Amino acid sequence: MQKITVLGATGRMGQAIIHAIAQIDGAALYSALEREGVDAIGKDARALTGLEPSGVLITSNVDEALDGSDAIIDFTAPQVSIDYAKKAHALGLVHVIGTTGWTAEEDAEIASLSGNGRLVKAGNMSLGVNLLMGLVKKAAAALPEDFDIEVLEMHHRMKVDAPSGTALMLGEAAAEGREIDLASNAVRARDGITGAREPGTIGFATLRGGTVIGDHSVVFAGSNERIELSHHAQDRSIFANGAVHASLWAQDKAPGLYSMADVLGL
Ligand SMILES: NC(=O)C1=CN([C@@H]2O[C@H](COP(=O)(O)OP(=O)(O)OC[C@H]3O[C@@H](n4cnc5c(N)ncnc54)[C@H](O)[C@@H]3O)[C@@H](O)[C@H]2O)C=CC1
Ligand SMILES: O=C(O)C1=N[C@H](C(=O)O)C[C@H](O)C1
Repeated sequence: MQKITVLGATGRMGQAIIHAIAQIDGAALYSALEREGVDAIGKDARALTGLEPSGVLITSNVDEALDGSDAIIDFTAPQVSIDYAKKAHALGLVHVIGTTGWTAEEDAEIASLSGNGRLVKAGNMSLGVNLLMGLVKKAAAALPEDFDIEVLEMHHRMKVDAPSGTALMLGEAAAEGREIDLASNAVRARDGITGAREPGTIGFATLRGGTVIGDHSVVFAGSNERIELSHHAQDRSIFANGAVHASLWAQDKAPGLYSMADVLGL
């Protein structure tokens, strides 16, 4: 049985992860961490999600929570995830990172860390989106360059980062298909007199509102025809189940940084 620490245990994803752990064989909730000052500290982590109590109380005591744990599942914020990646490498733990909103420097920092941790990091842990990435890469490689590529996403009103991690992963897949560098070809926002669309760029459009869990489309817009490849998340369990499966998968892997494509064998 893998003993899992859930980081950000009262967050939208933290709660979904606690649910998923209760349903997946081989996974056990070991501890539930939150930042200091959160109201729920001291409350039963599983009872908060509407399930039977687990006896695991929400805590902000990091050393106690990690002592004896096998794995950390972490959907928090980039600087928090970097701190825990260092701990995972020092303690030889599995660390599943679903956090998004990384700067290029933060991404490079996490990739440069080393030690005995097995890190799995992905901006989207669902099977559907990870399959979609392969389709997007294939379409971008197959279509002529006069098909303009635009990535659209919509999320709930509480989301703090834009474009979404998934939109950036889909943009990266399109750039790989086109054999171009995303960073120097991305147009992440448009406003005012922008001029005509620059050929070869990959555009991003961000919508926020309501309780939308996560919608993504990649549009290939040619002259007189358009292809759209889309994914609609209907429940956070698709991300949570993916994260728990990634955690179990990583248990016997060599130290290093892995993606969901590695986990899913894509
Ligand atoms: N990779 C994927 O499949 C998915 C990724 N996400 C990403 O996961 C992240 C979290 O999303 P939500 O759960 O919606 O946000 P949220 O705001 O509901 O939850 C984040 C939680 O982390 C906690 N936290 C912050 N600092 C902490 C610390 N130092 N120690 C312990 N806990 C700490 C907060 O108190 C909060 O409860 C975002 O970056 C989001 O984009 C969300 C859904 C799927
Ligand atoms: O913040 C969210 O909610 C989500 N974040 C991820 C992202 O940034 O792509 C994944 C999912 O779409 C939900």
